[in-house]
Amino acid sequence: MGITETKLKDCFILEPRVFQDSRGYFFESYNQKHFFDATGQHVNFIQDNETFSTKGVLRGLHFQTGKFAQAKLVRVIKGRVLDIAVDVRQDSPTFGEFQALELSEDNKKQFFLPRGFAHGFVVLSDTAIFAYKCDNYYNRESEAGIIYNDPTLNIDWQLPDDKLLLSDKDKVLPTFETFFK
Ligand SMILES: Cc1cn([C@H]2C[C@H](O)[C@@H](COP(=O)(O)OP(=O)(O)O[C@H]3O[C@@H](C)C(=O)[C@@H](O)[C@H]3O)O2)c(=O)[nH]c1=O
Repeated sequence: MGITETKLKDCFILEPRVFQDSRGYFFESYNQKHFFDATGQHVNFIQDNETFSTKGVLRGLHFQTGKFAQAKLVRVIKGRVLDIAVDVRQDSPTFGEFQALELSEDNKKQFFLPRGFAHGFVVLSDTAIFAYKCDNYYNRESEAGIIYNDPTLNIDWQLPDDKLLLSDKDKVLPTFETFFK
C-alpha cells in the first residue's frame, strides 16, 4: 500500500496494491495492521456507509462535533468524485485549510480524514458509489457543516454552480466565519 501524508497533518492518501489477473482484480480495501503501520494511528472503525449519487450531487461539508467527532476512510467504488477535506481543528496550524483529491474506481485511492475534519464531495461522473468507514457512530444532534461555496475556503468544485445538486439541509449551512466566530 502506498501512502502520502497531505499538507494537512494526520490526513493521508492511501493507494492499495491492486492484483489484476484474467478474472478481474483483487485488493484489500482495508487492513487494520497495514493502516496502522502506514499512518501510525490507532483508529477503531465501527460504522461503514455507502451512498449512490448522480453527476453534480454535492454532499458536504459535514462533520460531527465534540465527543461524536468522526475519523473517516473514504473511497469510490464506481465513478469519479472530487473529495474535499477541511481542517476544522481550531488548535491546528492548518486550521481552515483544505485538501482536494480525486477519487475514482480507476485510481482506487482512499482518503483518510482524522477527527476534526469537515468532509464533502461532488460527483464528476454520470453516477458514483461512494463508501466510507467511520470511527464513531452517526449522531444527528451533533451534525455540523460549512456551506460548500464558502468565500473563505473558496473551493473549486470543478462543475458550474447550476449543475450542482444539494440537500435542503446543505443549502443552508453556515459559512466558515459564522461557524467559528
Ligand atoms: C450520515 C448518516 C445519515 N443517516 C441518515 C440520515 C438521513 O435520513 C439520511 C441522509 O443523511 P444525510 O443527508 O446527512 O447524508 P449525506 O449528506 O450523505 O451525509 C454524509 O455526507 C458525507 C459528505 C459525509 O462525510 C458523511 O459523514 C455524512 O455527513 O441518512 C444515517 O442513518 N446514518 C448516517 O451515518
